[in-house]
Amino acid sequence: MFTSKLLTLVFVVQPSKILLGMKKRGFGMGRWNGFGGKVQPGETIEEAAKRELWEESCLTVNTLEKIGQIKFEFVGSTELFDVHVFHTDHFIGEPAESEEMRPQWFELEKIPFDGMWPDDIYWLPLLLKKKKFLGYFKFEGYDKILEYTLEEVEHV
Ligand SMILES: Nc1nc(NC2CC2)cc(N2CCN(C3COC3)CC2)n1
Repeated sequence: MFTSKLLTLVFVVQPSKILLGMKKRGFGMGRWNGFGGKVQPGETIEEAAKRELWEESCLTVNTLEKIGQIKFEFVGSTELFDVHVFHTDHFIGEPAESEEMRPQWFELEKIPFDGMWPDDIYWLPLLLKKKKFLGYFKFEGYDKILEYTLEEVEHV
């Protein structure tokens, strides 16, 4: 019997660069990633994604585009991560460091995949092409992918 943990992940993408954050504490510390976190009771997933983006980077966005959903299983755990991935190409404000994240722009040709979660190199290229996707990754520990599925879809 698996339980699901609802999580959000937002990537801000400009024509030649993507905004990533260095996670300063907690789960994923030391890895570059998009911005996100948990969904609180009473908020929609999109509202949670906007809130976490603001809390972690100080950026405000009007609309977010649902671009993907990824489920993560960890050997030995019955808790699945259910990560809802969003894309945006507009924002209001300037990226600023928070307690959680140190934001930095990266040229699209220089995304630091070796400093990110190992799954990212599989699906981030789809996001950059604005292709919608559904993914599933089974991890052993936090560095080894045992199996995965990834498909492009019309609707997430
Ligand atoms: N890019 C990427 N890969 C992941 N891979 C699985 C870990 C193996 C997980 C993941 N997130 C799940 C954790 N979430 C933290 C922020 O609050 C919790 C960020 C998004 N993001």
